[in-house]
Amino acid sequence: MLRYLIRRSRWLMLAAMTASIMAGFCGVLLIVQINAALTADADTRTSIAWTFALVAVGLLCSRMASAVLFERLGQTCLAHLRQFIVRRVMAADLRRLEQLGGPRVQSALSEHSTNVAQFFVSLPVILTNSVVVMGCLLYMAWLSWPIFLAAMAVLGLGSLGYHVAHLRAIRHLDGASREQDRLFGYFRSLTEGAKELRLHRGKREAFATDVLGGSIDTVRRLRTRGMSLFVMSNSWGQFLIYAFIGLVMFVLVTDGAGSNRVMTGFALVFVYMMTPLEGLLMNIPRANLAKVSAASIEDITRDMPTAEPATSAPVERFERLTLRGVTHRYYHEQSDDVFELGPLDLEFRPGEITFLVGGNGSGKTTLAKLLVGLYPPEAGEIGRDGERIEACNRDAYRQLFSVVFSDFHLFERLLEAPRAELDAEGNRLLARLHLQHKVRVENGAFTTQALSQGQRKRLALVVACLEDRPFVVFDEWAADQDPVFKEVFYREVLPELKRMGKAVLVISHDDRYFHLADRLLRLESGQLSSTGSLDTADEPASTADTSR
Ligand SMILES: Nc1ncnc2c1ncn2[C@@H]1O[C@H](COP(=O)(O)OP(=O)(O)OP(=O)(O)O)[C@@H](O)[C@H]1O
Repeated sequence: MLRYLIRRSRWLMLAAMTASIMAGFCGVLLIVQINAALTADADTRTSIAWTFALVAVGLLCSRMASAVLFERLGQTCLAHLRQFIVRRVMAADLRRLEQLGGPRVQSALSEHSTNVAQFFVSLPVILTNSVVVMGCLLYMAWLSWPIFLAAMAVLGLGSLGYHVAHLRAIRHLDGASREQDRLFGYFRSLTEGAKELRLHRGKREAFATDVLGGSIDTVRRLRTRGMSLFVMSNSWGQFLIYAFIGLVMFVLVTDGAGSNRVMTGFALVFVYMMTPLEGLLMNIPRANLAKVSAASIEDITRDMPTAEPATSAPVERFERLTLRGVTHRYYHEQSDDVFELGPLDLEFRPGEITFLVGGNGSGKTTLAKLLVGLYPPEAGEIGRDGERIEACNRDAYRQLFSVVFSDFHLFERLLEAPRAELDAEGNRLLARLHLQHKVRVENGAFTTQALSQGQRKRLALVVACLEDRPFVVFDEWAADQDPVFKEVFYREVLPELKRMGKAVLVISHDDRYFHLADRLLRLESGQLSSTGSLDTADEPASTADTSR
């Protein structure tokens, strides 16, 4: 993931890295100049002053350039990353998305993406400081070889301790990241379940303390453990630096020729090196957190296609839709059982109203999702006028349908582009549904969505009518309509859609209106128990399409 992002912004990255390395290089040069000035005579000090000034300006410019470029890189990467996730999620199989759940996707788009972008803010600090530390070590090597070797030994010891702590810390951070995905789901319950929580004190307290509180606490505990391990290894690193200073000052530097220059050199280098070293040790954990978040994003998007499959032009009409031996299965891990729908053999034609009835959980919505191409069939095939529907033409096939699901979503805009006729047509439909005093269509959008559930469902019906597709599916649309509107829906809207030549599939429990259907399909535990025109409604499923 990080590699992908780096590849996408390679030039910006290169420029930012060059500026960081320049800043580090100037930093080391500055310390060399200071040490030289301390031990130089008056003449050479003047020429050193010019070099010093030049290097100081270089340091200022390169530091500024590096910080600005990396900030830009961070924001660019955050935008790329969000677009990358959004595109994959949009192209993903609906079933895969349902299995993942909204909270994980939300977590990837918010916290994980921000953590990854943070990596690019930490990177210049890591790079600049690495160059400063490396430069300082080289300067030490130039001052005294044995001391340089001792520094390398200390560095090795520090890295070993850091590596051990790092492995354990990453385990904790991984756990925290998984728990955080769950936490996002609980955050959603906090607003979506607001009514239930206010009405039931016991539930509210259990949710606040055990569920939400427990999850917040787990994230806190695991993050604290992970980050503490990093901080402890930082302290270990700092301790080694002081131990090294002591070793150099009191043991390794002996009295002798040039020892003064070596001593001041080392003192300066150490003082100068402390801040970059601390910066390095502080920013490496942030980079690790970014790695954990990048792995989470990769995990979520792994099985998702990079883009929607290249697809043919949208299908606009049909004469015959067929389902042959179509099946779909849900596996429920907790109860280790499987719900199987089908095999189904069905046929749909324009201008026909089909009612789909059956008990709760009998598979009606699943059948609708299969029919409209939201789930690819696990076995069997769906065909349109003899053409088999496969991955390459499934999106084009889906454009045949307008669906109002029972858990419908209303977007802010009605359709992709506002147009004058759309507003007029929308307002005409709103008036027919007695909503003209509540809401209007202006510039291709509803003026408000703050309506009752039944009224919002009428808005969804308006959207479906405006889409003007040849096949319309209603999943328990009338369930939350008053008796007057049930009448309007079953006796006016459906016949009008039929007159317009549209195929209509109505999932319904309203047995008062079953006689208005051209055909009644009855589902029981995933199997069609009867199908046919109303007078043949009780024929066995095997006679399904011969009833035409
Ligand atoms: N997203 C899902 N993940 C796993 N199993 C599911 C999922 N959706 C539905 N199921 C299973 O499939 C069965 C059929 O569900 P479906 O929503 O198709 O029923 P339905 O007939 O539309 O029910 P209702 O009348 O209550 O809306 C359910 O009993 C459930 O076990």
